[in-house]
Amino acid sequence: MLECPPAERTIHSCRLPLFLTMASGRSGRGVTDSNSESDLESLCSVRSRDHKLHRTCSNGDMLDTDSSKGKGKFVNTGKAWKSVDDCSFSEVQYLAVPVTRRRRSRTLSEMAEGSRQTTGSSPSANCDAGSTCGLAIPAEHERLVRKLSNESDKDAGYGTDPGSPSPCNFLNSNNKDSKANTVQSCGDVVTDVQNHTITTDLNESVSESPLNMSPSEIVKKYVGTDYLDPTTPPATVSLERNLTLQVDGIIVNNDQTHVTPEVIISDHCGPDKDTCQVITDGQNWGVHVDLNDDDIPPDYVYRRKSSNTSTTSSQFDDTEDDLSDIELTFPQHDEVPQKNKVLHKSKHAARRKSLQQWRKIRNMVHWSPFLQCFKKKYPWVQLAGHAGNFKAGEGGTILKKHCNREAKCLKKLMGDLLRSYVPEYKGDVERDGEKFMEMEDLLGDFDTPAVMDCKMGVRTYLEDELVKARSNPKLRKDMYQKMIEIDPTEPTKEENAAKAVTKPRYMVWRESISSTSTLGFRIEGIKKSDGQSSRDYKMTKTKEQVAEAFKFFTDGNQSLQKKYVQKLMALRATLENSTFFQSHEVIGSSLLFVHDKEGSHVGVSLIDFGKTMSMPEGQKLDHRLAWKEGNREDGYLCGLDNMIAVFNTLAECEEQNLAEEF
Ligand SMILES: O=P(O)(O)O[C@H]1[C@H](O)[C@@H](OP(=O)(O)O)[C@H](OP(=O)(O)O)[C@@H](OP(=O)(O)O)[C@H]1O
Ligand SMILES: Nc1ncnc2c1ncn2[C@@H]1O[C@H](COP(=O)(O)OP(=O)(O)O)[C@@H](O)[C@H]1O
Repeated sequence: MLECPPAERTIHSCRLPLFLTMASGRSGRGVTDSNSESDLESLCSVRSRDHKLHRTCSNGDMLDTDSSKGKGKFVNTGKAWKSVDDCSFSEVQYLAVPVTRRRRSRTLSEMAEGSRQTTGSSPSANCDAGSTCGLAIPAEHERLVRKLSNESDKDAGYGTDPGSPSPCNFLNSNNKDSKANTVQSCGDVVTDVQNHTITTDLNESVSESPLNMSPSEIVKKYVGTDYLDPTTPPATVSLERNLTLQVDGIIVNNDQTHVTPEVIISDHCGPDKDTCQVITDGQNWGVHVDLNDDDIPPDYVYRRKSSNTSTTSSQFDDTEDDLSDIELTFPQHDEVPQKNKVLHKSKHAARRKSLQQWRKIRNMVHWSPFLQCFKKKYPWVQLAGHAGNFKAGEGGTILKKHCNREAKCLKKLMGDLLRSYVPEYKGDVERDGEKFMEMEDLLGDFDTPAVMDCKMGVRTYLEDELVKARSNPKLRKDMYQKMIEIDPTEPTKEENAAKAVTKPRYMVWRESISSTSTLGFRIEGIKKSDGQSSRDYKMTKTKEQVAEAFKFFTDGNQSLQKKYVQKLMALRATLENSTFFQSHEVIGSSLLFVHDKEGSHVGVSLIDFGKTMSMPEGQKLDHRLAWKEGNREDGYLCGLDNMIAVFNTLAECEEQNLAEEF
């Protein structure tokens, strides 16, 4: 018998039925990394400036960091940059790059030429000899100056040579070869060859990158897509070559363990600040430009003035010539949407113009969490998974990067009872030399859809992965980083020392902090019709927390909740009778929930079969039995049972609450 709370109470207090509880391996807790944060803390005093956390080091250098993104790595001396730790997972905001046309009075080479004759000016007073700050103009300074003085009007002015060492390498303060590296700053022009510094003025232009590519071109070329979702760890994005990109804090690379970016793109800055930082090692260079306090906020988005929909940058036409009807607004933030404040047009008219080029990057790196734009006026939502995995198809289809295992499953599913519960598979296609699976866009039939992704099963890694990790343990720095961002006390001493964890270790821990290990499913992300969205469900663990999230997703709409219960029950019956399901271990697969604004049109589909493995001939899985290594059980149906129970209870509670209101 269910007990529901009175109308004014929330679902938190609603008593839910007993749930199946499934155990999963736990790992021990370790001590915090004593090397990084604490040392940093002792080195630096914290002071606040403009809503961001800025730290001041004992020598006066400012370590600029964004508290929400973990540790800061670079010290901004005001004239230079250096690392206080290492560059892995550096805060991108220090190294960014949108530089576009600028007014020029003198070329940099002219300035540099002048300065070359200047002596006496010392590198940053804050820097010890031998450290990388202060900067070294190496023997290649000629080349640097050549690069910097390029007068091209193109939308460029940024980048590194992907084949060359990372800009981070030379930022490492422990680097004994620091003199061979270069970090430059802008401001009033001061070029000091003897002391290896150049300073220049923003207006004095920095122009073309060695690659002559804009950030969007770089991403397009190396990530193979014209968008990147900075909120998604794109660990398996397949780059054309072994280049590492860092986009707004997210590392994109082929090699999972290599995290030092070679190209850094940030939306934390704009091209129109009074000062900027040019960073180069003589071979690679980038530019950092910070926004002024009274500037357009770093998280602005562009909106069409006329739009009365929840248009975001993702839906925005990317052409260069149509800024006239654009206004700058603050975006809505996750869960707690801010009212859009439209910035005063005249005040920002000039700025808008100067941001014209920058907008390209912004569109690329600063979509609100999930919205991406395949095409003009074609908003699409990717709630989870790997960034760069999807492209727009034609005629209501989407293209997902080809994966043999998944394609095989989709093929089989087209002939299975489950067919109507999976996106229609249209076969494989090639785009720009890359293979994709073309499938139905499950959002295609919905107007302003609300979408939720729930990852099913009690386990999120394949038994195979476990075996491989045992025989050949691969340390993952990215996963360590994701772990400490959630719980800095979780890694063991050894993991802290290695600053890395194995994948199964990370996956098991993720299961344990979310509802996966106890309820057999977890919420990955939600985006509602009104634009509110969140992926902040990593710690959503209890049935009450899950129910609260379901309530948020359904806007407390009881009839919608009931529809979902019906859908899920029908799906369960189909799964239980599906030959495909009986004969496959289904790991990491999600249920995609979609409904329209009114809650009248509802869909639940299975997606992501990248880790779905067929059982040996004749063997079947139960999907409710507890997992023991070797039995390959996935707990999928336990998860579904629990999910139905939560939805059902939620609907019952809403009903009771409604009844009490009358
Ligand atoms: O959700 P977070 O905590 O970021 O962890 C992710 C997800 O578990 C991914 O699963 P999914 O793709 O189902 O979202 C998984 O990809 P796999 O499915 O390839 O295991 C990633 O592994 P790596 O891709 O190895 O990083 C892992 O880093
Ligand atoms: N067929 C589809 N139709 C609409 N959206 C989809 C479809 N497939 C995936 N998505 C979206 O993409 C996200 C990631 O999908 P998934 O297949 O899990 O990718 P990955 O294999 O990279 O983990 C989902 O959360 C969902 O938002």
